[in-house]
Amino acid sequence: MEQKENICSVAKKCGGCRYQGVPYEEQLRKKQRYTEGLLKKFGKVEPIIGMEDPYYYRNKVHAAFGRDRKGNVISGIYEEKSHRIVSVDDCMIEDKKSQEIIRTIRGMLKSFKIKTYDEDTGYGLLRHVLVRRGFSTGEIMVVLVTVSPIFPSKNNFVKALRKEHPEITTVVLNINDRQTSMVLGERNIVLYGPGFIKDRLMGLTFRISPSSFYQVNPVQTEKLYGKAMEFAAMTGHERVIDAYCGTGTIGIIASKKARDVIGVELNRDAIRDARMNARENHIRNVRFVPGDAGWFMEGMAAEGEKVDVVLMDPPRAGSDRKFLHSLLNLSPEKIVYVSCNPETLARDLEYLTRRDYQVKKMQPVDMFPVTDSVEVVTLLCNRRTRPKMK
Ligand SMILES: C[S@@+](CC[C@H](N)C(=O)[O-])C[C@H]1O[C@@H](n2cnc3c(N)ncnc32)[C@H](O)[C@@H]1O
Repeated sequence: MEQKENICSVAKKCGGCRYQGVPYEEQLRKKQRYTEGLLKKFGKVEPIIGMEDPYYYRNKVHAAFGRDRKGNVISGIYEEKSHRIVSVDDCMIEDKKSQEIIRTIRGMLKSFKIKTYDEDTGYGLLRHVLVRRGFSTGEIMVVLVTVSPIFPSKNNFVKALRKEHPEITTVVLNINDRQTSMVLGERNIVLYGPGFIKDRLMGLTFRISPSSFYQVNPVQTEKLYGKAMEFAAMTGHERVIDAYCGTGTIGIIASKKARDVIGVELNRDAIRDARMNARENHIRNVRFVPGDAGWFMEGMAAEGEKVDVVLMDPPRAGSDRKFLHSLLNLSPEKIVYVSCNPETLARDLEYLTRRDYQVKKMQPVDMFPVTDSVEVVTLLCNRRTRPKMK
C-alpha cells in the first residue's frame, strides 16, 4: 500500500479527509470504536472490512470553478461551511484520471473565452465540473455545470477536450441557474456520446446518469452489497422490496436470488436508469416505482400485500417515521438496512427494536477511507415470524 498519510496541503480547509495523517490501520480502529460506541447496545458489531489500497478510490469527482484574488481561474472544493473555493490539484481520495480531466478543462477556459461564474455578481458561465468514471468499463462522463445553456464553441470545446482525453465517452451540459448549494440543476443537454456511462458490479451492468446516486467506491461496494446479500440469505422464493433503490443496483443483484423485487425511489432519473438496468441485464422479476418509499410501502400494507424481505439504503438522514411505521405494518420477516450514517442508523434501530424487530448482525464496511464516514449493513429479524418448517 502506498503511504500518503501527510501529504494533502488543504486537508484542514477542506474538512473531507478528517483522518489525514492517521495510518490506515488506526483509521479502521477509530471507525470500529465509533461504530461500537453507537451500536453495541443492539448486539455484536463485526470487525470493519477495510481496503487494500485506500487511496484514489472516488469514482465521482466534483470541482467548483471560480477565481482567486489575483483573478486566476481556480478549481477545487468549497472551504468547509463556506462558499470560498479552495484550489485542489491532487486529492488523495479522488480518481486520478478524473482529476487530470478537471485540470485540462481549467487550462482550456482562457483560450475558449469561458468565464467562471461569480456568485456575488451573477457574472460568468461555468460553475462546476463533475467527472464520473466507470471503474470496470473505463467509461468517463464529464458534466459541465453552467448558468446558461449557451456555451460558446461547444463542439470545438468537446473536440479539444477529447483530443487530450480520448477516454471520455460522454459530455453533458447541465444548466443550474439558481442560487443554490446543489451542484446540479435539472436540465441536461448532451453534447457528446449517450449522456450516461455504464459500469459493472457483481457481474451485472449498470447505467449511471449525471444526477443518479451510484456508490463512489466501487471496490468496497462489491463487499458491501455482498454482505447485504449474505445477510438476506434468500432462497429464491422471497418477495423483496428495495427501498431507496437509486439506479436499482441492490434490487437487481437481489433479483437473482428472489421470486420478485420491487424497487422504490424518489429520483425519476434514477428510476429511468433502474428500468434500463433491469432490461440491460435481462432481469424480468423486478419492477421500479417512482415515489416516496414510506408512502408506497404504507399503501402495500393497507392492501394486505405480503413482503418477505425489505432491503433499505436511505440517505444520511436515515428513514423518517412514516417509513419506519410502514415497515412495521408490512412486517417483513427480514430487514437488511444499509446505512451510511451510524448515528441515524442507531436512532432507527432504537425504534424498530422497541417494537417487532431484533438485530441479528451488524457489519461495518470502510467505504470512505481517510474520511470519518462508516457504512454499516445490519440484519434485523421479525420476532413475530415463526421459523419456517424445513
Ligand atoms: C444512499 S442512496 C441509495 C441508492 C442505492 N440503494 C444504491 O446503493 O445505489 C439513497 C437513495 O434514496 C433516495 N431517496 C431519498 N429519499 C427517499 C424517499 N423518501 N423515498 C424513496 N427514495 C428516496 C435518493 O434519491 C437516493 O437515490
